[in-house]
Amino acid sequence: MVKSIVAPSILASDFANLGANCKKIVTSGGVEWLHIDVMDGHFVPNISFGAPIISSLRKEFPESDANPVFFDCHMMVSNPEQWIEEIAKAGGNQYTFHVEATDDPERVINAIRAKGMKVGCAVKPGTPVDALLPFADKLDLALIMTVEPGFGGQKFMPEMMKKVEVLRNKFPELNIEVDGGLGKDTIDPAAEAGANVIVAGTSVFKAQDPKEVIDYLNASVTRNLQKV
Ligand SMILES: O=C(CO)[C@H](O)[C@H](O)COP(=O)(O)O
Repeated sequence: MVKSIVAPSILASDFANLGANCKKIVTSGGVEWLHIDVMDGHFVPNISFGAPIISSLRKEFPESDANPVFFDCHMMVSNPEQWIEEIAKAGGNQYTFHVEATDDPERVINAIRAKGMKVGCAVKPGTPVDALLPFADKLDLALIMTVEPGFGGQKFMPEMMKKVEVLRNKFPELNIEVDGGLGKDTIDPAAEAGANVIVAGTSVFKAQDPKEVIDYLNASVTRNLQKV
């Protein structure tokens, strides 16, 4: 059975204090994942960072730790195959590419697995969930974007929950991630639809009490998973 996972998005951190910010969230919030948004300025109209920053952040959370933090890398890039090796070497654990960025998703999936990472595939708001169905059984995670990718702090799009429902009905054991505008006000529809991996940037990193928010998000997902 899938479990509740809250993945704070480092896009909302203070990049000048990235390591310390992430340590604080991981330690106080008890999270096992960090969500790492890589943007190339071409697939999306914004540039974030790439493998060198991930590699530096990995030094704060060494793979030699008893429970190393899982680096969930969301690759908003036009050529997903180009960065697989670098992200794996930098310490990425999961590589989520966009279905819109390739004409051969299965080739990308195989290339990611060959470098030892788990595989995710994402759809933008305008892309039907049907685009994932032919190969969803080969994925570790499907990412339903709930904002247009490129920027944090946007408004959650509840109409995307139909996609989550379709996927959850067909794939009860798949990690289904939602990303964009998730927080205490928006978690319930996402959890009710069947999402179990919750990306939360602004709502966690900017909170007075990040642990309280993380616990709230986890509680909603866990409550809804128990209904299934
Ligand atoms: O993928 C993203 C933007 O493309 C971010 O992960 C996402 O928007 C999370 O930020 P917030 O929780 O602030 O909405």
